Amino acid sequence: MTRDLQVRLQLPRADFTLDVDLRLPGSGITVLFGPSGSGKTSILRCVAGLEKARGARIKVGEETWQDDAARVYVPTHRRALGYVFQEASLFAHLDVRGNLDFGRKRIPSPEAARTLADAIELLGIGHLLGRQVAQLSGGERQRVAIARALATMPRLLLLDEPLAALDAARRQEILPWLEKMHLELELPMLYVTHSADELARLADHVVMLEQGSVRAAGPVDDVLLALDGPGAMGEDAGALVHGVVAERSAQWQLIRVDFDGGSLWLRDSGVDVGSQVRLRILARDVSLTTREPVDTSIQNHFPCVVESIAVDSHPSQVLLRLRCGETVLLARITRRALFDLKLEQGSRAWAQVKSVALLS
Ligand SMILES: Nc1ncnc2c1ncn2[C@@H]1O[C@H](COP(=O)(O)OP(=O)(O)OP(=O)(O)O)[C@@H](O)[C@H]1O
Repeated sequence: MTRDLQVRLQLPRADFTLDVDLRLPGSGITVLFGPSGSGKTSILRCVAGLEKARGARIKVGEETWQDDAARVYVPTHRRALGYVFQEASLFAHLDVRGNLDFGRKRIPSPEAARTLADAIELLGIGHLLGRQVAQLSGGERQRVAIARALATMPRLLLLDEPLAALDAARRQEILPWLEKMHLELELPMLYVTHSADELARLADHVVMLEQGSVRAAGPVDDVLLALDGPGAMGEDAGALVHGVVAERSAQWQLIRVDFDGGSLWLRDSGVDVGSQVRLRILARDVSLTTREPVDTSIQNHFPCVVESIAVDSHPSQVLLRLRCGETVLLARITRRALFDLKLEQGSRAWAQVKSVALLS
């Protein structure tokens, strides 16, 4: 039995025809990423049946929601999906519990009650049930909207820039809830964003869109490292590194993360020694030297091999793929530095890492 999602559709838009043919994993988060107007929301709307694409085949596991060749079209209200919008669309005249009950299946069942209780627990909104919507912060409102979507027992959750209407502090507050949901639910999610940070933190799988076409699609690590892909990430091009917290230095308030290929010291945020973590290292924060650096304030450095070199979005710069053990990093340097250091494919060098973000 397949659990995959299949999304094949064509839809004329003002400036182009959206044309995608995707097979996506039936669990985890698939991020639809791309510039404004590239067709991300249109895909969600077609999957939800809010717009009718042509030549479409939309399947969630064994369930067919649309198959034009077989003349199948399941209307929106019969598609088992949850839809979370940029602005939480809660009913202002109901309290939180009223909003949660509204979204539920009409026929009460023990399973539906359990699902609602689980959603309340998962999103940490138990203490908010008696509150009026006007008394909620933007982040709380969005958590209620997500719980309401989960309470309908969807087969697929669609999230359209759920954090975009929140300020940076609120976004940081709600991200851990999304990460928890990601960890604890089997439910597949299609998540639209243009935030590279959300992509790095949440995506298992990425679809990069440009003008209605798929520019790249695949597991997040691969898509971020494909040198013809990072162009779309612009200043946010970078790699994800998987490692383990190996040591804590109380004296310097640092932790050491070991990964296959080296180790990095970073700010101690209280993560336990032994924890598996993901780090994000932006290409612009990686520089190269041909000899082991000494007397530098950049203490994180390790040997690497230049695996490939690609032109970057600006002709003065290049993007390099660096192999450090089993780990791959990206570095953005000037073309002149590449020339001066005589770096080419296969060159041995030292990667210096100026800044690292700990994701989880
Ligand atoms: N009903 C419509 N008919 C024709 N064109 C449309 C319609 N709705 C949106 N468009 C156009 O289709 C293109 C894709 O829009 P869409 O909202 O899917 O993009 P998006 O990637 O989600 O953008 P954003 O990140 O800004 O939300 C845009 O150029 C938009 O102007």
